[in-house]
Amino acid sequence: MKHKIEVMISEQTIKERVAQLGKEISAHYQDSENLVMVGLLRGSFVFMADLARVIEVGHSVDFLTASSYGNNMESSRDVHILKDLDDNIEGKDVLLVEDIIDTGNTLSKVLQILNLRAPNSIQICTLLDKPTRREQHVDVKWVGFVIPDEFVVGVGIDYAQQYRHLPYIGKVVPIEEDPTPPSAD
Ligand SMILES: O=P(O)(O)OC[C@H]1O[C@H](OP(=O)(O)OP(=O)(O)O)[C@H](O)[C@@H]1O
Ligand code: HPA
Repeated sequence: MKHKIEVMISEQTIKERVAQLGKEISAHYQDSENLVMVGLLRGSFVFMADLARVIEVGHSVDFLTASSYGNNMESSRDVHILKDLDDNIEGKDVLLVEDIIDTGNTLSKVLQILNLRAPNSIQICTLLDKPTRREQHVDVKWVGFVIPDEFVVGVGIDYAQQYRHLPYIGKVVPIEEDPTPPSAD
């Protein structure tokens, strides 16, 4: 599909919001001695790195890969764990870090799996939330930005594995192909 990217949330706005989230999360976990940030790959890698650097409470980091979209714009609803955590989370305070919550299928499956491992607590922080698309309810403690139902990219989020490097959130806008063939004269 031919498309262009339009800026939806600027780099500066994201930076300021991440700093606020860092303060709120640090206050929440100020007494925790076993905080682990768990990033869902691949999308969360940029937000995870930004957030980890503004959380003032000591913590470890771990990553899990669960994929449902593949290279498509539609969720397959068939969420697979492709790479599990490296460490045990029993008794730990888990902060699950997501780039975007859309249908909620990915996180609800991941939560089901992680809750079976007896963590002390699990909370979710997502950079973006598209609540109008929700199919599965998930309790989200911290949301960077609530966005409308648009397909977005940037800050780790992809379209067909592209655009993850963009420092802003952009919206994917289809470009109409011209149906008229070029004239012969
Ligand atoms: O709420 P949902 O409808 O489940 O959608 C959200 C998930 O979709 C994206 O992952 P994707 O499967 O595209 O993999 P990625 O992280 O590698 O981009 C995104 O990173 C979230 O994990
Ligand atoms: O808007 C989106 N963009 C990219 N990946 C996604 N996965 C769920 N929603 C989105």
